[in-house]
Amino acid sequence: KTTNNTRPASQLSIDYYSKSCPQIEQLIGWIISQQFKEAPVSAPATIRLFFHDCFVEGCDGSILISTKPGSNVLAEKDAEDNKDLRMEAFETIKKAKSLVESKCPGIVSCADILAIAARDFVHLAGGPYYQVKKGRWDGKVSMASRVPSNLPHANSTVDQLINLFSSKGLALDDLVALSGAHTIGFAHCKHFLNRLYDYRSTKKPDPTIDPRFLKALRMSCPHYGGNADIVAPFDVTTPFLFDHAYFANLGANLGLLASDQALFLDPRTKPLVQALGKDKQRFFQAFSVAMDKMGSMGVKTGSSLGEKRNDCGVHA
Ligand code: HEM
Ligand SMILES: [Ca+2]
Ligand SMILES: [Ca+2]
Repeated sequence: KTTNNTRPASQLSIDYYSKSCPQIEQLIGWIISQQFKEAPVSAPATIRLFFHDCFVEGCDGSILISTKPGSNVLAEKDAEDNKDLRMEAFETIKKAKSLVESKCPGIVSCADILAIAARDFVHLAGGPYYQVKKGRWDGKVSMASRVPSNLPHANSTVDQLINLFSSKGLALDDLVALSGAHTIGFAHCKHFLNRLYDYRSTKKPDPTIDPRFLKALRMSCPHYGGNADIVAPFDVTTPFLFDHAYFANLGANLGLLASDQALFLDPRTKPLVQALGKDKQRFFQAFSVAMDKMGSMGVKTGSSLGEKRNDCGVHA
């Protein structure tokens, strides 16, 4: 094997399982298309699960670990910021793992299954198909306490987003492209309620929300006493289709979270938001590149750094 000194060689490769489990992508693909038919919300849920995995301890399946019964150390999935990850996403990975284990026992990591599942859902929802590099091992650490500082929040400023993403090796372009995942899926009212009623303690709504959109959101999400389970779509135009409408919406003041709308309001990110809003192919290209980058973050390779789990929810 040769190493390339000018560029850090990716530890991952597209054909990692070509000898040990050649049918891996078909096996997972079959589960994902079935799951997409039965429960379409699994698509946004799993794409988000992958993001939350990669940002905490790298893409290593640490998000999939369940807290040990009786333990007072909570696993990542029980952190406050992960409470609204949908169970459909965990179910999807569980089903895929179980089929993969039946054909290739002890070979494929949960982290790789999650990366492939996220890609398959992007594609099934109408988004790009890109190759997924494989070879991730599962992580040995999953601690709720590591979560808050490593994930962005609905009210994060563009400065905070840029800093967080760049601390992970992701550039401004990646931040904007990856945010385009909000072209599908939903958010609970609590994440944008302050924008509707009391923006920055002004007792007034966020002046940057389109007035009709504001009215509609207020109907779904009352200031007080609303049902905590109510959600609103990120993309009011095509909430189930993975397209570039999210970016055009931001230009029309139809961003759902403050952090979404902020990408249009900040001069550093606005030009790219506008470009992607006009050019679906460019979004798809940028998204594919950024998912590959995100998917390579903090990966563990080899048994000294990682593990191969039998059950994705339990350390090996
Ligand atoms: C840029 C900073 C980001 C912030 C502040 C953010 C924040 C959020 C919040 C608050 C929700 C709503 C959760 C809920 O109420 O259930 C959400 C959902 C979602 N996020 Fe993000 N997110 C960001 C980036 C990303 C990235 C990079 C991806 C993937 C590449 C992503 C994918 C998703 C998806 C698909 C959903 C919908 C989940 C569902 O419907 O189940 N987000 N995000
Ligand atoms: Ca992780
Ligand atoms: Ca859409």
